[in-house]
Amino acid sequence: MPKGQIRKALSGFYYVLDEDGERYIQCRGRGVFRNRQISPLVGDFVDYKADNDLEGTILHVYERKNELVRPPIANIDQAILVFSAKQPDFHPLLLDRFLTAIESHDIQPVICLTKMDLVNDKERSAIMDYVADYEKIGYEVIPTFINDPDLQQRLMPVLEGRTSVLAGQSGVGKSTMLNTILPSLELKTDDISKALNRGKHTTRHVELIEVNSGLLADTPGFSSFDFDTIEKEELSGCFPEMAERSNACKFRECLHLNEPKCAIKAAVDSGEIPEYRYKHYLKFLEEIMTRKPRYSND
Ligand SMILES: Nc1nc2c(ncn2[C@@H]2O[C@H](COP(=O)(O)OP(=O)(O)OP(=O)(O)O)[C@@H](O)[C@H]2O)c(=O)[nH]1
Ligand SMILES: [Zn+2]
Repeated sequence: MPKGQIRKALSGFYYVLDEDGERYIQCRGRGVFRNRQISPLVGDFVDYKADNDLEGTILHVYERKNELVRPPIANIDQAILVFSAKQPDFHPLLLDRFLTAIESHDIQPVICLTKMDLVNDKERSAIMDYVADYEKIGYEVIPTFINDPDLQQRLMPVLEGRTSVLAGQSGVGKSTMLNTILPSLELKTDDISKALNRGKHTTRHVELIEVNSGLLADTPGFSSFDFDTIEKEELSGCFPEMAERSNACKFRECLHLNEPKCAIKAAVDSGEIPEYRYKHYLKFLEEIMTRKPRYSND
């Protein structure tokens, strides 16, 4: 049976690129998916039945590595987290929220810091301290500014061979960045949509676009989160600098709160783990521990 990957979804059709990467087959999902509450997603690897050269039916969706709700895409390797240095102000708590959610989906984050042209020297130095902290954790951080002539060149190796999605809150410069990477897309940025007097650009479809032997979602996403799917024991696994030390805690199930001989608290005390990261961890832990129970079948 032919295999392929869904590269685009539009008006109830799925566009499956066949295994040879040679042609797109316009497919419908089979009814059975709806019964089983699986709907095919862009990024899914599928088996399909070809009705003719151009049309077919999806018969099977292979198990996903992960999936996002917004944008609705499966099998993501990497999220490029776009945060602005200013307008809106750099927001480490929100960044850690994004990082935590992304890590919990088994997606590799890369941090892009836009609007570095808008900060003064003092603000720049404060932000570069954060950059150093995040780099020490092991994250790649790419500071950038409006019309940065090197941005495309710096992003290409990051995108190479991976399936990526851009994420970040409204107005940080995601569309601007997508346009830098893929000038032909010409997404409407804020100024244009304001001129047209309708808030944001409206997206009619989701598509994975080939760029540098990788794939990039043409729709930014991940604009807000809750931690609904993270259990309290899993949280420190979403903080790489804690994950790598937690074996050294006395108690295997240590939540790094008040337990004795906690390696994480020791690392915070000695300054190896930044205090704000630990505070954010505690805040998220509290959110998880006080959330209302979910009622579901799983
Ligand atoms: N000064 C400066 N302005 C920027 C930079 N990047 C983007 N902008 C401006 O910031 C505004 C918002 O940029 P967008 O690219 O529309 O932001 P977005 O993240 O796509 O926003 P949403 O579509 O609301 O999610 C636009 O007016 C851009 O021109 C930058 O590095 N420096
Ligand atoms: Zn501990």
